[in-house]
This record gives sequence, structure tokens and C-alpha cells, in this order.
Amino acid sequence: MKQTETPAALTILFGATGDLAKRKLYPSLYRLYRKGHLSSGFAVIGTARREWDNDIFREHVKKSVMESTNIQDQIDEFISHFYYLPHDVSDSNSYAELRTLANELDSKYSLGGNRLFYLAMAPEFFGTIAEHLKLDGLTDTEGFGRLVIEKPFGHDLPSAQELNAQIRRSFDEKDIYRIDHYLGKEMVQNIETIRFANALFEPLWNSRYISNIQITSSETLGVEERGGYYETSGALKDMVQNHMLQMVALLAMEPPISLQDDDIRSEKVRAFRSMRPLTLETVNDYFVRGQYGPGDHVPGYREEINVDPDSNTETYVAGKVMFDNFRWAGVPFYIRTGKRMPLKSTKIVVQFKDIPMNLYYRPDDQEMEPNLLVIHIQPEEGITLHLNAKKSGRQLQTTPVKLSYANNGEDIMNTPEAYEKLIHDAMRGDSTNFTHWDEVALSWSFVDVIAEAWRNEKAAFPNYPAGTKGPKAADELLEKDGFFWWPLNMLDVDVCN
Ligand SMILES: NC(=O)C1=CN([C@@H]2O[C@H](COP(=O)(O)OP(=O)(O)OC[C@H]3O[C@@H](n4cnc5c(N)ncnc54)[C@H](OP(=O)(O)O)[C@@H]3O)[C@@H](O)[C@H]2O)C=CC1
Ligand SMILES: O=C1O[C@H](COP(=O)(O)O)[C@@H](O)[C@H](O)[C@H]1O
Repeated sequence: MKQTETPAALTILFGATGDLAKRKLYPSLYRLYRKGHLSSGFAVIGTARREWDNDIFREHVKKSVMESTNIQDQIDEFISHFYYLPHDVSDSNSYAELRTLANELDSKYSLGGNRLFYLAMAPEFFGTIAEHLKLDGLTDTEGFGRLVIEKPFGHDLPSAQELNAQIRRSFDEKDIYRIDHYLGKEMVQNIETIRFANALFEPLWNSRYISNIQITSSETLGVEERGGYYETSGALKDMVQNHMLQMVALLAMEPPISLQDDDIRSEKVRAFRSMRPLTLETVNDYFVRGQYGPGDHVPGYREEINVDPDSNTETYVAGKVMFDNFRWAGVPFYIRTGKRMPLKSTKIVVQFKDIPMNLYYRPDDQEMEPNLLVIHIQPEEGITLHLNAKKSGRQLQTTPVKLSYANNGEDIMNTPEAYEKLIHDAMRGDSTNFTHWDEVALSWSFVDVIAEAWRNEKAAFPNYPAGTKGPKAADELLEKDGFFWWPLNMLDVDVCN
């Protein structure tokens, strides 16, 4: 049930000494606390194998907060709500101790038995922890028991099904909050508002007026120290199966009948179901892959730590998703994502069709540009509409103009970080921006065919130098349809309101 107030609750964090907790979760909890979004009845138990105590843990939490923000008021009061218990996730005795401490804190802070179990651990532990939580009585309280679970949710459809069956033995679907942190990003959440709150766009949002949609998420970093994980994942499973397809679904879905989580979700599921499935024979017509080689002062992927020197893992994917439904027949949704690109940027470009007959021209016989709606997800947040206007003083000559809205200044300072929003939502019982099992299953079945085709075929890697825009095949993918990728640096949002 969705609540506007954050109820008192105990958060039990598995993986409390890990990277995600340090970089994202503690700073997010602190921001929620400072903004008054955590009820005074809140407590956190951190668990991991390390033999820490409350003091070491509290110092760790404090340090992670201080590394992420200059503001530190009430920090000592904040960390006093944190408790630590050394814990081995596969040992039942550990859960008995955890239950005793959880019950004590329940009374001390009057938490009403509400519990959020946050699994910030390697995915192979998800099923075991979920089972122990039920078997060892941690879910047996008067209040709610919600499971927040990090990605990756399986590594293909069968493993995701197995994991799902395992956690469903302990938690109902309504109590499972599968994190996709892109769904916590301000401008990803804005996609629905832009579409459904503007008379200007919704009537045009279909194959009659839109020629193609391009979604790019590019990163400058390489795999860093995550080579071991990335070798089993690659860009397809790391980014496409979840973040990229979630953005595609938000752009393609039909208007929901209400903003309730179930209604939005069922429209997203319908969108996933109408994606044209690929076969082993058609994969290479729709998807291309790349792997970065050495660049300026940076190693190639195959030289990274924990990476096979002959690795066939892709660090770049570009693809075309088609929807075989009434609204989108014939409109390609192009997606691309890669590591070691020239810039860190996530943008959506909606390209409108040309007008049926053009009476105008641009100087020097340049072609008139199509209208574009650009949604800037990150690092800048905003919207730009590219239009054509009359060039001053020149009859019939046009010039491109941009109408921009940039979320900057005070707005962006106050924009909650993705994890902050998602933790807050989970505490309030709002599962709108979490991925439902049906979405996970459908996106795996779409991606599994691509993974299988690529597994069976050794690629000619590396095929793009680090710091460049990816393999040539990604450009060819659009060229054969008569399109091109809109250059990201040309689309910058103007910083004005
Ligand atoms: N880091 C990131 O930026 C992101 C991470 N994620 C996901 O979040 C999850 C956690 O990632 P991350 O924080 O990077 O991982 P880390 O490897 O940094 O942390 C893993 C945590 O698990 C604990 N742990 C490991 N084995 C056991 C065990 N047997 N019993 C109890 N605790 C154990 C470790 O502590 P100890 O060694 O003390 O036991 C540590 O606290 C993963 O699912 C990852 O895919 C998702 C998006 C981004
Ligand atoms: O989930 C992941 O996302 C990040 C990119 O996230 P962003 O918010 O910085 O765009 C990616 O680097 C990582 O490999 C992947 O696991």
C-alpha cells in the first residue's frame, strides 16, 4: 500500500561493508534523514562477514556520507541509528542473532515490526537470504516485510525464473522491490509526464508523426575493478536487459488508466509483449556489438584486471527494437550503450517525420532539419525541442531554433539522487519505479536470443579504440534505414529556464 508519510521501519542491510552501500545507500539515507523523510522511528542494521562493531560501522557510515556531501549537520544523531552484526548469509545461527537484535530495535524505536530487507550483495546470495529470512522468523512480525533486491536479477530467463521462484517462497510479489536505478532518475520519471501531461506531444506520439527514436547511454569509464562480474555480463546484460529496455518501454507504452503502480506496470508489460522477438538468424540484422581496445593512456578491455586476454565480451551494444503494434508499426527504437566512449551522457532523441511538402529552404541548399524532442537524462537534466523558424530578414529562408528547459540551479540541487528516491519509495510502499517480475521475464526472453547468437560466434574484437564513439557497424545499422545517430554534443541543453 502506498503511503505519503514514511512509516517507522527497520532497514536490515545485507552487504553493509560493500561498495554500493558506501557510495550510494548511506549518502541516500542521510539525505532522506536531513529532509525529514525518515521517521524518527528508523533504525538500520548493517550485516556482512567482517568482524566490525557498532562504532566501526558508524564511523564507516559517517565517512561515506562525508565523502559524498559537504553538509554534515545532525550526522552524529543520524549514525546513532546504525547497528552492526557480523553475519554469514548461509549460517542459520547468524539469522537467530539478527532476529534478536531486530526485535530489540523494534521495541526501542517503536517500529511496529516494519522491516525492509535490502540485499546489496552478490546475486548468488539473494535466494538463500530470502529463504532464511522466512525460515528463521525475521519476516514474522506485525508490520510489513519488504525485500529490496539489487541487479542483476538472474543472468538469463531460466536463472531469473529460478531465483524468482526461490524468493517467492518467502515474499509475495507485492513485497518484492527489484531495483533498476535508472527508474529513480528524475528525467526517466519525467518521460511519462512529458508524454501524458502535454497536449502537444501525445497526439503526435505514434508512427504517423515519429520517424525514429534514439536512446543513448554512453560512459567514459571502462570496467574499472569489475572485470570479473563484467566478463559474465557484458553490456547486453549489464545495461540493455534492464536500463535501456526500461526506457524503451516508458517511451512506447500506452497511456495508463491511472498513475497507480499496477496500471503503469500493466502498460509497460503490454509494451514489452509487443516488442518484435528476434531469432538466431535475425539477431545480426538488428543488433551489433563492440569491445574497446587500448586508447590514450588507458588499457583495452582485454588488458583489464580479471578479464580474459581473448575475451569475446561486448562493452558496447547498439540495436534496433521494433514494436509490432498499432501505435509503433514501422518505427525503429534505436538503442546504444558503451563503455570508454568520448563522453558520459544519457539522452533520448525523438525524431519527427518531415512535413509532407516543404516550401522553405535553408541557406546554401542545406536540408531543413526535422523536429526533434531531446530528453536529457544525465548529466544535465532537461528537454529541448528543435524547431525551424524564419531566418530574420530573409524571405522563405529558415533557421533551426531550440526551445530548452534545463533543470538547473535550485531545482537540480534539490533533485533527489536515484537511490534516495527509490529507498524512500520502498519505505512508503510505492513500487511504481521498481521492476515487476513480468517485465524482468519479458526483457530476459528478448535479450537471451541475442546473447545466444553472440555466444556462438566469436567477434572480431577489439573494434573501437577507447575514447571513441563505438564500432562502425553501429552507424551502418541506422544508415541502412536512411537515418543517422544524432551527435550527442550537438544536442546540448541550453542552460536557461
Ligand atoms: N557497486 C555498484 O555501483 C553497484 C552494485 N550493484 C549491485 O549491488 C550488489 C552489491 O554490489 P557491491 O556493493 O558492489 O559489492 P561488494 O563486493 O562491494 O560488496 C559485497 C558485500 O557482501 C558482503 N558479503 C560477501 N559475502 C558474504 C557472506 N557470505 N555473508 C555475508 N556477507 C557477505 C561483503 O562484505 P564482507 O566481505 O565483509 O563479508 C560486502 O559487504 C550486487 O548485486 C551488485 O550487482 C548494482 C548497481 C551498482
Ligand atoms: O547498472 C549499471 O549502471 C552503470 C551506469 O549507471 P549511471 O547511472 O552512471 O548511468 C554502469 O556503469 C554499470 O556498469 C551498470 O552495472
